[in-house]
Amino acid sequence: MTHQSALPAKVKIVEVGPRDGLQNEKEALSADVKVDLVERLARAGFVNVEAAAFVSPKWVPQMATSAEVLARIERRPGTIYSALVPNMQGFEAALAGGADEVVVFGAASEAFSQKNINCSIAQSIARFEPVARAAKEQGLRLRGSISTAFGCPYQGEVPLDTVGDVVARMRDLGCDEIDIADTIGVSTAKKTQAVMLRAAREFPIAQLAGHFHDTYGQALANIYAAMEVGVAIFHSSVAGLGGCPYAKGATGNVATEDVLYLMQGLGIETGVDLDQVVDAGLFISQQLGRKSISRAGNAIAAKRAG
Ligand SMILES: CC(C)(COP(=O)([O-])OP(=O)([O-])OC[C@H]1O[C@@H](n2cnc3c(N)ncnc32)[C@H](O)[C@@H]1OP(=O)([O-])[O-])[C@@H](O)C(=O)NCCC(=O)NCCSC(=O)C[C@@](C)(O)CC(=O)[O-]
Repeated sequence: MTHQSALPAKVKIVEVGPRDGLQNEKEALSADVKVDLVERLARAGFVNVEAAAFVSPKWVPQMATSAEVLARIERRPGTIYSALVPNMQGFEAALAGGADEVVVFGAASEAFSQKNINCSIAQSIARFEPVARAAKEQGLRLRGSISTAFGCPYQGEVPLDTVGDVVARMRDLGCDEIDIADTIGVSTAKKTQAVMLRAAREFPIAQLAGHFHDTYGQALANIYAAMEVGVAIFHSSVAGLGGCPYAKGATGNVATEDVLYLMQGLGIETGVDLDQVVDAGLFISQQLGRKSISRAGNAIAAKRAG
């Protein structure tokens, strides 16, 4: 395997807790709490916070407050607020709500595409085409997200060339950034590098993002491995919140606090204040009535408490 071993000097962390993290919660959280969370995260220094999803409220009830959340957050200059949109109906809502970036989300597995967005991969790309055109016309950033790129809960193995094919289709839509997602957290370091390098044959590696769930405890190792081959954008979720409603047993994204602790130790710049993220993690965990899943977050909180 060919790979560059120098780690990046700087990475971009996209905070996805308010969307990916909260979409799977059973208890509905108020818009007030979500607004508070998004504002805390933006103040901590993230340049990109995924704050909303304009999807069917029948499919994902937790995201039903997205319009209210986007309307009410106090915008921090320099922060991009993103929203997931599966179709034009979602796009119109995201535009009206003032999203800076829209995220079309597909999959590298036919079975997952059907379960998650009720259509085939080809149909999803056809739905994304008008969204992509409209995003460009309106001057919004366009991101593409590819679920199950490392394995599918229904289909199992996902061929590398299928990932490459979906990356190429997202590229042709005009995506500014493409997320390679380990929806069910099954990847390990070597596989991560193989998938990222295959994706990079279709799209510049500097614009690829690693979106790792931590189901098997491999997310930090996967991030390190992805950095070794040149990936420098990662998604994470404060307090390790999350899971996908259409991937049974999938746990949350890698915890942001753990990623920031790793980057700090490696001397890699993120522009994000770890202490403020720990506070945001304690806040949302308290609102949810449970302990944070972040190991670093809990350790820092325990140390503070003496
Ligand atoms: C895509 C659809 C809408 C298709 O669902 P459908 O039922 O095929 O859609 P439809 O066009 O036939 O419409 C049916 C109903 O949905 C409504 N509808 C239609 N579109 C919208 C919209 N945009 N916003 C609000 N409502 C909408 C539409 O108005 C209609 O309402 P009704 O007439 O029955 O009252 C549905 O399957 C859906 O909403 N799925 C959501 C899936 C989802 O949000 N999954 C979680 C996010 S993806 C994820 O977490 C993975 C990721 C990104 O994190 C990466 C990773 O880790 O893998």
